[in-house]
Amino acid sequence: MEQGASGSNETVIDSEQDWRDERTRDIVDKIETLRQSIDNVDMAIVALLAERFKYTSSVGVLKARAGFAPADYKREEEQMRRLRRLAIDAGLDPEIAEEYREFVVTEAKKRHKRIAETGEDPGVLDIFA
Ligand SMILES: C=C(O[C@@H]1C=C(C(=O)O)C=C[C@H]1O)C(=O)O
Repeated sequence: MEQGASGSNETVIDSEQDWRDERTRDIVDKIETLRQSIDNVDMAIVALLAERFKYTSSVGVLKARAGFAPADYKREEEQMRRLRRLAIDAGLDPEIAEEYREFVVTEAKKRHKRIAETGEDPGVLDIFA
């Protein structure tokens, strides 16, 4: 964990506190504005993840119907190359895009397996099951 200037591992920053000087208060205000943007981005990401898992679950239902295996490594390879390129173009570390891809694809395949075993679409509310 990062160490703050005071040597502590954590600084809780909220508006309740009485920040000691004007410069610190100004910094805290800026952090709070940035945190609102971070919260907005998180909200969009969660909505988009829910949408992605709906699509992958639908693929899982169709794969189960056709007797196809959960994984398609050729598709995964293409996605990896595409996402790394998109990340670079967007100024994002491609390793982050790769970790994201690994996480969602692994979860999607777990759902495909469950759909094939139980014959049920687990739905988006079941992502962590
Ligand atoms: C959703 C699919 O199944 C799996 C999950 C993938 C994904 O989450 O994007 C991609 C490839 C497959 O390993 C698919 O084949 O399209």
